Amino acid sequence: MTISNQSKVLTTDNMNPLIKNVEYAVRGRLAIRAEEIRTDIEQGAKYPFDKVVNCNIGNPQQLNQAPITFFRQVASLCDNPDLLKKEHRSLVSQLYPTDALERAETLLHSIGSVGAYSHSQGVPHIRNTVAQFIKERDGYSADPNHIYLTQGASAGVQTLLSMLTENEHSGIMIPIPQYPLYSATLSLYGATPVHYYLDESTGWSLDIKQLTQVVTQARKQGTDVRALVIINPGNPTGQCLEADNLQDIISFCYKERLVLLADEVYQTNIYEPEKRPFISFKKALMDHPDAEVREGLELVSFHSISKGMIGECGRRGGYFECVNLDQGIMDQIYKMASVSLCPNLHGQILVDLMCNPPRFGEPSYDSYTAEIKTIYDSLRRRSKKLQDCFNNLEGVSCQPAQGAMYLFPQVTLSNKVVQEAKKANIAPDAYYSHAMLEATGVCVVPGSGFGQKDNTWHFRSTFLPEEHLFDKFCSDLEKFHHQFLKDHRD
Ligand SMILES: Cc1ncc(COP(=O)(O)O)c(CN[C@@H]2CONC2=O)c1O
Repeated sequence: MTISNQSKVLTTDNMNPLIKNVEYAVRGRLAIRAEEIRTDIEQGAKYPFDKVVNCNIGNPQQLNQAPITFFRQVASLCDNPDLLKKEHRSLVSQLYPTDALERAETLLHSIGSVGAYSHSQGVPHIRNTVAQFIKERDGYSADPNHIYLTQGASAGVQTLLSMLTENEHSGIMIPIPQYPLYSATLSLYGATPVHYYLDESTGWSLDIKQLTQVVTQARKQGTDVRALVIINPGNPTGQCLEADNLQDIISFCYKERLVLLADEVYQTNIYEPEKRPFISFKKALMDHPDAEVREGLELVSFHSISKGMIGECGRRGGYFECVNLDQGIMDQIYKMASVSLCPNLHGQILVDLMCNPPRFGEPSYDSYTAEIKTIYDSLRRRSKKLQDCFNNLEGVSCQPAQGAMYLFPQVTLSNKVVQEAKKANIAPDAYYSHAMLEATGVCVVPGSGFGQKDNTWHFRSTFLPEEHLFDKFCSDLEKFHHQFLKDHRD
């Protein structure tokens, strides 16, 4: 018998069943179909549009957002240290500002080579930078030994969810709608997601009374609820929590003996700073009036280089800060970080730059702040433009994006759509999103991929397409929606 006729050793019948349960809609069926169309177009196939627009993922540089010049200057010098040699200085200093040269030298002095493994928690110098950033942001110190640099925030989140999962009864409270890293990871570990619902009618606000009802009910049903996940600003919903909400959540977690996981990767994507400034859970905890809570609540906060105005998603950088965790747990986290040896150095360097950008008076300060402001102002305009576009569509209502990079409009779909979707064995909002992709090339994510209240349908779109293309982007969506409703009237 030739090898090719033998049955496979590994098949989907005998693989890890937990992996089969994992779903991640941000790069699910719709995104896969979008890639097929992109390949088709590259090979000359004709579609009613000339390119695919990926609005399914918060990946700014995929949609031509420029990287921050100073960050790339330092990163390129760290990658090619020969450029720092004295014999090249007269030529190189014509291309690189002195503060970029100095920052690269400082980083390489602490890193050695970007090709070498670093400390498993991340380069100590960079963790000191993160601690200083946290102190300047919150007004409270941070311990570099309680900070872990990670392969994006995703890796940090998965580490903590893994630590929290003792068995299938281990319950983690996650928001609905939620960013599916959480539901996917809990499926992978076999833990129990405990859903709490954000209220769309009040701008996706979070109701403490509901949290209490949810945790009480889950525990009655035998779930060992042990953590609460908060995404602030929210993904896909974009809401920003107010100060008293943060305090209530902290008191709730302490009272209900829950570890608080604060996903704060969009902390600089704040579009109504005068109304809803970003307040970290670290600051809120340190501001809490009760010392017992301040010293007792176990908090882990996550940040990333993928968001903000930086968008360095592909370099895979981020960190998490642990507060009040048991020393034995800290030792276990360190052990697991060691198993993965270390986070990549390109991501670590970007964390240093994100947390310690050029300061006032330094040569790159003006250009850096101008680049950041240009990106910020454009994101703010685009979020409003797209929200207005959605709200002008028949049967669509869209809350504003107070933060993050997404809008999550609710779309009213006819019974005909519901029936057609059932025939296609997909959710009605997935049916709508597929039709949008095939008609316009715009790839969004169905609301069913994030969770939503029963009998409501949504989709999530980023507002990342380049601003000069926005008028056409919005008019294409309007045309599609009008025709879709016409074709699917009851
Ligand atoms: C709330 C939230 N947490 C963590 C992450 C992970 O980020 P990194 O691992 O890149 O640091 C993302 C990424 N946002 C995904 C990716 O793009 N669109 C999304 O919804 C996110 O939205």
